[in-house]
Amino acid sequence: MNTPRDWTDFSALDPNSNSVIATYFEVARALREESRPSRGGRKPWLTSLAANILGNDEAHNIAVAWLKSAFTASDKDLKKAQQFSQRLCSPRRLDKDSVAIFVDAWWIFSENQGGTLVADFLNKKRRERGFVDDLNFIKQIGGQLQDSANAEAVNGQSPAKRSHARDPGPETSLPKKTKVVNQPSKRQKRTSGKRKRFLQPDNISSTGGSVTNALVRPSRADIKLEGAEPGPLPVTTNAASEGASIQQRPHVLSDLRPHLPQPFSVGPLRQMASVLDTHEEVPPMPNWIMDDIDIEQTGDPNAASASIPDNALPTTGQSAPKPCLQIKPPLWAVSRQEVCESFDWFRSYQGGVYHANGFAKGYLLSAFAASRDIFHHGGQVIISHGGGKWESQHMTRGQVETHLADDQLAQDKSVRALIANYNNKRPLVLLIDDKYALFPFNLSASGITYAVLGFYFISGYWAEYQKASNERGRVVRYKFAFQWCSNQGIPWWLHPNASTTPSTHIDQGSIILYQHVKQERMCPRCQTHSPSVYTQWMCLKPDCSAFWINQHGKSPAEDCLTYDDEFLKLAPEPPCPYRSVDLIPHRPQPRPTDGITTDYVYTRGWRCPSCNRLACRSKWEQWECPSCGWSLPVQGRTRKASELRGIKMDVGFYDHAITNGSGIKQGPSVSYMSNGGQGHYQAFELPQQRGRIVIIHGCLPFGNVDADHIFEEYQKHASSVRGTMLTHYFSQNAGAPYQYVGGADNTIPFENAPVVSKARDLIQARLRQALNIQIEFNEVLSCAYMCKQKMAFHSDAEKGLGPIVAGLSLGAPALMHFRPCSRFEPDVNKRGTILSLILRHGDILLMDGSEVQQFYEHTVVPANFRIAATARLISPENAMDGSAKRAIKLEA
Ligand SMILES: O=C(O)CCC(=O)C(=O)O
Repeated sequence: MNTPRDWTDFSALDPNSNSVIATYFEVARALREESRPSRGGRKPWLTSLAANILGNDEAHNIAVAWLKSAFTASDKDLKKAQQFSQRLCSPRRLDKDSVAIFVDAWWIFSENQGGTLVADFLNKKRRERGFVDDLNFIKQIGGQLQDSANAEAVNGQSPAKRSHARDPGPETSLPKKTKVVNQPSKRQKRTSGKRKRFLQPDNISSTGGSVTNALVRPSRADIKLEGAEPGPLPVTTNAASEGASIQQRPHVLSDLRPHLPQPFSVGPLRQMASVLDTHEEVPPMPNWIMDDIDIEQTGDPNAASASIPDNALPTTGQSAPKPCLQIKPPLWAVSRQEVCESFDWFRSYQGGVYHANGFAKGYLLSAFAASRDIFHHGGQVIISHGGGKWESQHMTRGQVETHLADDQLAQDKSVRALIANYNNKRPLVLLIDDKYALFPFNLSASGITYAVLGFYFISGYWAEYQKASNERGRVVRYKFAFQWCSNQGIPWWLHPNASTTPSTHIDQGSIILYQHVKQERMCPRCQTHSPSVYTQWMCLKPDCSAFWINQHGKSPAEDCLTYDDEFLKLAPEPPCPYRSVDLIPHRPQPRPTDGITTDYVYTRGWRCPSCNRLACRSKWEQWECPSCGWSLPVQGRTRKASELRGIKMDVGFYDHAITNGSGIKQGPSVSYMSNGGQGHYQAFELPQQRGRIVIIHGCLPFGNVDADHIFEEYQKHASSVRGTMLTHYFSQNAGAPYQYVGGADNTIPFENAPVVSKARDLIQARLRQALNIQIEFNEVLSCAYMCKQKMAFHSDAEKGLGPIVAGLSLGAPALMHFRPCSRFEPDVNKRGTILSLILRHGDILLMDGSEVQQFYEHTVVPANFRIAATARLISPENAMDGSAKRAIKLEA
């Protein structure tokens, strides 16, 4: 086989070879050539890549990435290829995305190489996976390369229909906004050196008879830049060399747009996906799909709507099972905690609407779809109720209470925020969970619980009555119509890679006409306007006496309302200030120059760059994806107590404040001796002999040396001693199981945590020295608070806890407040703080007496990075009783 000097020249390869891998060897050799010093300096990674490809069966995926970059000539693809190459050269294993690239590249490759090689390869793969029948890929691939008239023979469809899907044909048949590239773009003109060569027509030539086409795919960036009229691509002008039969056609946007599904015609990419379906390793969407969404202005909303049944209905009961997603959404998660800790657009642990500063930022579509909620135009128009006030059950003092559904009001926080978005034309982010019945794919089958759809603006809102099981039999619900912000390109779930299931085709021609102003009518009774949402107009203002009354003077029957077609058309869009990239969580610098990785941002989760999962930062030492194991080490320095302990507390007292009328008796400041020096303590007696709170200050001048060491050691060993993360808050339990942290499963023995033992020893020594209390604690909960984290009010009233709880404070100072428990003072306004203390580095806080926990609760608010080790004596029955739960809340 000849070695092509220019590895974009695939025509020089042996077209009869039945081993496609050989092609990659050629690519690899060319890559090696590229890495020669004479070509602009030795690139070691390229050299080792070449070596890898030659010696590693899997490595040809990388070559494919290069192939892709050659054909798209886009900087982005080039960068991807480099990234993947670098990854391969590192000891990490090849990730799944490379497989997806492989698929994608095959598609491109097939368009250039004709059918034989691709068909052989695909069928070989099929046979390896147990298929007995070979598919006629050649025909399909050939079909793609034919013009639309010839294509009819391939799948029996009318040329007109096919051409709509694959090749828009002459200019007149293109949707208005479609742009056509026929000139080298500014970007192309600017490109020099190796990249430039990819674009040169001379590189595409044909010497072998089986080469049926040679196309250079313009980059997506070029498509965006260029607005030229259709015409022959310059690259094709010289392509028909040496007698090869090369067909030329203008490149139009739809070529780069994902293939639209056709009932009986499946492009090679889809074929490939279905072939791979049979294999466990379903290729995920390449990572750059998110980037594609950013840059790809299809200008053709038809493309977006074609793959999903219009106005998909909930799949309940007998309905057909939903197809599985073949891709990973650009942002997805398994738990709500992951979403809230990683995704700034939705940080609501409970409600369905996340709002901040009076505006909704995120909206979760979940179960409880109200009547007439819809997912229309493939999800580009979604109508949903405003959330909140459904029938719910609450636990109040041990009793389950059912709260009946109630009317939503325009003043309700969530509704008000959504209306503010509408009035200010401010987009928000829609998310779905696996209980949202209207999404046409089965999320849970892919292990996905939450997925981010993207930015939407609110194109309308109104109120209506909804059936409910309350005494009136109905409630007022605010409904919101959300419309996809089209600057994001095609919604990801409409990408043809998303599903292997061809689905209903919707009328593509009409969508452009959908841009229209929503009709409204004035209510003769209240003189305000309501949109014409349904075929029968009604006043949709709940304050009006004519609310929800039709022209017959009646409330419409629940099931006989039909949306007005006009209303469902896409509304004119306000400008969207966000791009898809704004959805991606910011990742803090893993190696900050000052070495400080204890700031709040380091508590946030991340989006795994490999599989797009939103994941918590559950490990001290790194962000790690629980799905694919991808990790990003956090390389900070150990912080010294000296840099934190001096932080001033902005409060009006030096060490403590007792609220007037609390009944607390303050004891004198008493000194005590320890090996390192002298310390002092102060006790606060609670009223009615409910116990005492004592603060034992660290010893000066040298007594805090122990605490200094422990603080540093905690940080050094955090990765090895940490247990399972509870929230975005590093905590770990040692010794006896503590139900609050999940019992035995999340507890490690003291032997495995020497630093925790040291903390326990120091606490015990101080109790002995200062208060003459001899105690051997059998449990220590260690918590690391990053900057801005705090522990909300709670009490340590778990069954089996001994009466003495003592905690060592390390690092930054913290404020600790005590207040009466709700049980004794249900009115939260009367439950003010009775005692506040400043806990400083080396201090030990003792809560002495079980009633301290029964009658009071406490909160801790550190001023910056702080570690606390709280020691308890837990009886064995507590270890056995898995039901006990402490009502503790960790907050940031
Ligand atoms: O951070 C602290 O010092 C207190 C921790 C605490 O309240 C607890 O573990 O229950």
